[in-house]
Amino acid sequence: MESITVDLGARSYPIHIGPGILDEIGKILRALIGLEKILVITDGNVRDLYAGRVLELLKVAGFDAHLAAIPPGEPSKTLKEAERLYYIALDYGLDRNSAVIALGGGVVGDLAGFVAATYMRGIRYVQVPTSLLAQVDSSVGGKVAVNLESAKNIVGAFHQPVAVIIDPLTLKTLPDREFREGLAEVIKYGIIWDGDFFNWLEENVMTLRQGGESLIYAIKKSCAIKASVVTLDERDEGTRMILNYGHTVGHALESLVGYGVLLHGEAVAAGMIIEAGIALEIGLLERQDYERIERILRRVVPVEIPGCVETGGLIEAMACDKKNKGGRLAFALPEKLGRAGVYYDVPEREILYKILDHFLKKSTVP
Ligand SMILES: NC(=O)c1ccc[n+]([C@@H]2O[C@H](COP(=O)([O-])OP(=O)(O)OC[C@H]3O[C@@H](n4cnc5c(N)ncnc54)[C@H](O)[C@@H]3O)[C@@H](O)[C@H]2O)c1
Ligand SMILES: O=C(O)C(=O)C[C@@H](O)[C@H](O)[C@H](O)COP(=O)(O)O
Ligand SMILES: [Zn+2]
Repeated sequence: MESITVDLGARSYPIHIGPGILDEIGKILRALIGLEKILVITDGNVRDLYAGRVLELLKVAGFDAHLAAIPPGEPSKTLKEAERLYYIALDYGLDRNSAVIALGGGVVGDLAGFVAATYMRGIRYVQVPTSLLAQVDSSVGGKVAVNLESAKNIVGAFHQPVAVIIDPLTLKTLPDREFREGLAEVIKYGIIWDGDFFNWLEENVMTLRQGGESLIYAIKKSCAIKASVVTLDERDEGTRMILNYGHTVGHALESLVGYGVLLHGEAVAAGMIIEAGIALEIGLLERQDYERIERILRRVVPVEIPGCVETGGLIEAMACDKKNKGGRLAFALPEKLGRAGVYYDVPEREILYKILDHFLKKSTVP
């Protein structure tokens, strides 16, 4: 087992990573002081695969543990589902000496974290991510949220977990499509933060599905980069916004086509190609770097956008983005491989319409 610390003073916490570490969950949680009851929140798929084992391990470690499952997928990330979980928590007697465990992908993590952030004005929670996307991204950093129909992640909080427990062996049961969408966020780190990691991914990304040391390296590297960024800017006021590369377009696409039609990583992959196209068009990014970004993303994840999406609607949907200021759209754009910045005032007619129109018609940028 290896541990990375997210260094946030009193809110610091460890990310434990190791194959088979799920079996240690009881022991790890025992180290958390004063913990009595635990509500394990999961989804229907992960419940059938892992929840029995987790509940048993918690009981053996002396916890009073209870399970609540949500329907799998993005449509569950709602206030309605959060409300249902509050009632389950209340009926079970969850109090401020209790904790929530988010056992599942990013949907479970964001929703369970939101419930933990708001129930009794905030109780502790532990992230136990089981999808690749959740292991490399959503379980770390404390962004928790639910969606409104027209705006992704628009109701939420910053609420850091007390620990993250990552067992890469759980990825053996993850379907191929969900594995690939997770790779999009892994590649994002190479583009925005670490050019050497990007180079490594160009060589190794297609081998990661086989598991083993390369996959563990990619998970650790991703968590270490995310931990560094979050440590610099916990509340998304500056540096952290670069983690949103691909998301101005990606989130707009997800809400526009209907939650769950495109997986988050698929929408973000398309968003990263389009936003790299914007960076190219405004002279921020060299064409050679643009081409490498496009090539690796296309190898890994489908970036086809449903035909119903048109440019005007997409730009309108981007108006809900949380990075925007005073009505000005914001984009986290790559400047070169391994570096990104946040940009406002991308000329709407000349650049934005041009790139989006071209992409939606031809699935590429000019
Ligand atoms: N908070 C953050 O910082 C952050 C970062 C990135 C993404 N997100 C959010 O994460 C969500 C996407 O996460 P996701 O892609 O994990 O989606 P998800 O939670 O829907 O999981 C994808 C699918 O994989 C299944 N699954 C999960 N683990 C499995 C396993 N080990 N074996 C078999 N099936 C398994 C799930 O049941 C689901 O059907 C989005 O809502 C996105 O907005 C949040
Ligand atoms: O942790 C962050 O910060 C990120 O931006 C990571 C993203 O991959 C993630 O999708 C996040 O949920 C987006 O945050 P939001 O603030 O745009 O809702
Ligand atoms: Zn994301």
